[in-house]
Amino acid sequence: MTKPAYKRVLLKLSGEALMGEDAYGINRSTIERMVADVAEVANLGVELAIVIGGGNIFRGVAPGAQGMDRATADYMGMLATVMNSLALADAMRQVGITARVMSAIAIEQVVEPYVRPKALQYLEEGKVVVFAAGTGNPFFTTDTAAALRGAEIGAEVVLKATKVDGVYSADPNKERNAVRYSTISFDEAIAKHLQVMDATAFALCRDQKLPIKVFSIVKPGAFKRLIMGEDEGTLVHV
Ligand SMILES: Nc1ncnc2c1ncn2[C@@H]1O[C@H](COP(=O)(O)OP(=O)(O)OP(=O)(O)O)[C@@H](O)[C@H]1O
Ligand SMILES: O=c1ccn([C@@H]2O[C@H](COP(=O)(O)O)[C@@H](O)[C@H]2O)c(=O)[nH]1
Repeated sequence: MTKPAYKRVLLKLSGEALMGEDAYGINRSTIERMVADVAEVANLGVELAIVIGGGNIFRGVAPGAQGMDRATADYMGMLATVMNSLALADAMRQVGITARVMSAIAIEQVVEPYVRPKALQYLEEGKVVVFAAGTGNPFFTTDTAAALRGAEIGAEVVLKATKVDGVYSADPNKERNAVRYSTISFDEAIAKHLQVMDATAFALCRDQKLPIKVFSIVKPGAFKRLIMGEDEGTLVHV
């Protein structure tokens, strides 16, 4: 049997994709399907760390957040990612995958704090580590948290699993004629202001020479194919 192309990866899961067809929140069959994809890869022996976004929950509270101080709203967004992380870890537990949630914000009664050596230990033990609460700082995103944690744990690649199947010349949900790149450099993605990931995340990965692959979490089997080195999504490179 062919071996996985990677030993340790950082998977950025879209919070918005967790809604499925719902208006907000966590759609049960969607999270179960995502976790089945994750379990398939974890069972290959790939060391897997995950950062999950918060758009599915934060979107639901957004009307109430109108006019709020930006930093306060951002802390609410980070707490939304803690809820998603707990739901994800529990869904993994239900299919026999051991996961540990580590939070960048101290809420010790709920999840353990992020401590880098402990995270590395869990990965070496074959546990899936879910990094919650983003970077712990307002004015950032979970894309940047994925780049940051990916660099910290020595991941070989950041895999951005989202609702589209790669990086396009424009937002494919708005521009019908957008063309998908199979590869693109960080500098070109930043210069062209491609919004699939924020520029801070792109710049951090570029500086750390940490490649990113953007792929569809909606497409069945795409995550495993990518891990096996098959052609999936868009590679963003130095
Ligand atoms: N050039 C582009 N190529 C591909 N997608 C793009 C581009 N520009 C904008 N997008 C949009 O970016 C979205 C993915 O990024 P976004 O940060 O919004 O979501 P996410 O990270 O999947 O969700 P969350 O923030 O909840 O984790 C895509 O669904 C797509 O509509
Ligand atoms: O490091 C971070 C990460 C996230 N936030 C806030 O949380 C929401 C949800 O994250 P998404 O990446 O958009 O899914 C984000 O909009 C920020 O408000 C943060 O402040 N710092």
